[in-house]
Amino acid sequence: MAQTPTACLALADGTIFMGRGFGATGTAVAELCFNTAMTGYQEIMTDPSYAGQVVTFTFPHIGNTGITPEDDETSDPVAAGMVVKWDPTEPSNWRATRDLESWLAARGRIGMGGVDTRRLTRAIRQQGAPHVALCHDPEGKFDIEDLVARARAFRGLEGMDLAKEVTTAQSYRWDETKWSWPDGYGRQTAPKYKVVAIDYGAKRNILRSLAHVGCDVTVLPATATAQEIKALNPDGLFLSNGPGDPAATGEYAVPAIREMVETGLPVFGICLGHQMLAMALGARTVKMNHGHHGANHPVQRRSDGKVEITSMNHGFTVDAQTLPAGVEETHVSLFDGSNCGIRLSGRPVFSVQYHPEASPGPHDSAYLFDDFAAAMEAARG
Ligand SMILES: NC(=O)CC[C@H](N)C(=O)O
Repeated sequence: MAQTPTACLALADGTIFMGRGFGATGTAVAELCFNTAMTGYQEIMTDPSYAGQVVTFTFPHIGNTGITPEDDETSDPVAAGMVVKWDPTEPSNWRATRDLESWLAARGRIGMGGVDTRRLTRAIRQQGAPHVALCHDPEGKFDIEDLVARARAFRGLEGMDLAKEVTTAQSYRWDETKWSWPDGYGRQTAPKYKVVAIDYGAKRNILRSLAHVGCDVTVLPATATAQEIKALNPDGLFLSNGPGDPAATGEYAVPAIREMVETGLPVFGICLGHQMLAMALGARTVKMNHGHHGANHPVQRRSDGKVEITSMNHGFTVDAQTLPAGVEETHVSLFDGSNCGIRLSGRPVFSVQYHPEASPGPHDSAYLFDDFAAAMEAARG
C-alpha cells in the first residue's frame, strides 16, 4: 500500500491487517464474521442481530450503490464496523441521499477498505469468529500491542444478552405510513390478524412482511411477559431475530414463550426467535465455528425435499440432537446439516433459523408468512 494506512484490524491471535479507514474514527472491539451477500450491505449493517460484530464482506464491490432510508432495517447501523476489499466508489444511485462513507461517519461506525478479505475470511474459518479491535485513525498512529490486548480482552458473544440493548423501549404499532415501501409492500390493505411481535432486535422488513399478509402488528419489548402478551388478545405471536447468545437472552424470554405455547396460539419465530422457541420446547443451542452469514445458503424442506436459497445471519444454532419428541426438524442446511427449522407436531407453532423476509436475499421462503396467516385463519375455526 503506497499511502500511509489509516485503519488497523488486530485479531486476538496477533494477526494484523492494515488498510484505509473511512466513516467514524476510533476503535471498535467486537467479534468478526464474514458475510457472502452480494447486495444489501445497508440492510446488513442496520440489522440489529449484528450488534457486537464487525462484518467482513466477501463481495468486493461494497458501497457502489448508495444509501436510502427505505432500506434501513432499523434507524442506524448496528454492526460495530465493516471491512471491505475495495474502497467504496462514487455510488451509482441514491447519490443525493448518502454515500456509504458519509453515512458511517454520521452514524459513528468504522469502515476499513483495502483489505485482502479472502485471507481474512480464511482466518475467520480457521480461528472461528475471532475477537478483534478495529481502529481508524486519520493520522495512522496505532498502538498495535494495545489493540491486540483489547481484542484479547473482549469476552465474546457467548453468554452475552444483547437483545435487551437493541429492543424497543416502548411498545408500538407497525406504522404503515412510516415504513411501508412506496410500491405498497408492508401496507395493511385489509388487516385481518392481530399479531404481537416480540422485538429482540427486529428487522423492519419482517414487520413489513407480516403486515403484507394481513397482520396488524403490535411490537412489545424483549422482556414482555406472557401476561402482557395475553392482555392484547392476539391471533398470533411472532418472535423476532436479534443479537447475542440465545441462551443468555432466553433467560427471560423462554419462560414467556413456553407459557404462550401452552395457550395453543399460533407462534412463528425467525432466527433468535427460532432459537428461543426451540429452547422453550426443551432443546439447547450451541455456538458455531464461524456461523452462517449470507444471502445464498441452501436449505432443504424435509416435507417435500424442496430446496430454498435463503438469507442467513446467525452465529449460534439449535442442536437438533436435543430436540425432544414431538418437535419435528422441518428444515436443514445443505451446507453443514445444521438445524434450520422446527415445528411442534400437529400444532401451529413453528420457526426457522434463516430469514424468509429476505433482506437482503431471495424470496424462496416468503411462503412462511402466508403459512403463519393461514395458521391464524385456521385457529379462528
Ligand atoms: N439473526 C439472528 O436472529 C441471530 C440470532 C443469534 N444472535 C445468533 O447469532 O445466532
